[in-house]
Amino acid sequence: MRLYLIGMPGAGKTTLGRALATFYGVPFIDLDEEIVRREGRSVAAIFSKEGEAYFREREAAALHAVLAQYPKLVLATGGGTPCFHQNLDLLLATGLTLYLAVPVEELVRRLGRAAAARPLLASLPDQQALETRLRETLAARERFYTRAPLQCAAAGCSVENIQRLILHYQTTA
Ligand SMILES: Nc1ncnc2c1ncn2[C@@H]1O[C@H](COP(=O)(O)OP(=O)(O)OP(=O)(O)O)[C@@H](O)[C@H]1O
Ligand SMILES: O=C(O)C1=C[C@@H](O)[C@@H](O)[C@H](O)C1
Ligand SMILES: [Mg+2]
Repeated sequence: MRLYLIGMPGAGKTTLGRALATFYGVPFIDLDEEIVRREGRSVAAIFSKEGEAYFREREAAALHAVLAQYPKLVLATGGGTPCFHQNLDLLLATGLTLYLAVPVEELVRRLGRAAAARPLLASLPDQQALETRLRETLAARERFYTRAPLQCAAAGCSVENIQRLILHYQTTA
């Protein structure tokens, strides 16, 4: 199993990815955590000290390294991973990519105050501004996310549903 989860911040990539890796008996890797480990500092610190372009370079490098290291894995990508440096082509060519499509209203509910720790969502004055930022971000990213061969809508994003979706895909593809 080489499963890659993509989607917006708060879509559940880390939470579902961990559970799916346990189910399939393969390592779970969270790309943000991998970048933090390799760089020795937080995502927020990398963004604020070096800027986004540097982060995207390190993100692409970490993605290549992880994919080379693990023949089997479930990978939770960062929210922006598929949208930079041909990362999406690499994902599509090397494993099964699943887009967790969660509506913005639900993302706002889930992210709440935790948005402050996320560089691209930090320093927004209120929930309305967070919602606007998420809508703009999703509008720009949807053309990347929707290239995934597997897509799961919010209500269906349980571990069990995803297992069924994957099984159906594997038996019909
Ligand atoms: N299926 C779900 N139903 C309800 N809440 C969920 C679900 N999946 C995740 N959550 C909650 O939403 C929040 C965000 O989840 P998670 O950190 O897994 O998202 P993510 O896609 O990894 O986000 P990021 O891109 O910021 O790393 C967490 O508080 C988590 O408990
Ligand atoms: O949506 C994004 O662009 C990001 C999401 C996070 O997972 C981190 O990768 C970082 O904060 C950037
Ligand atoms: Mg995550």
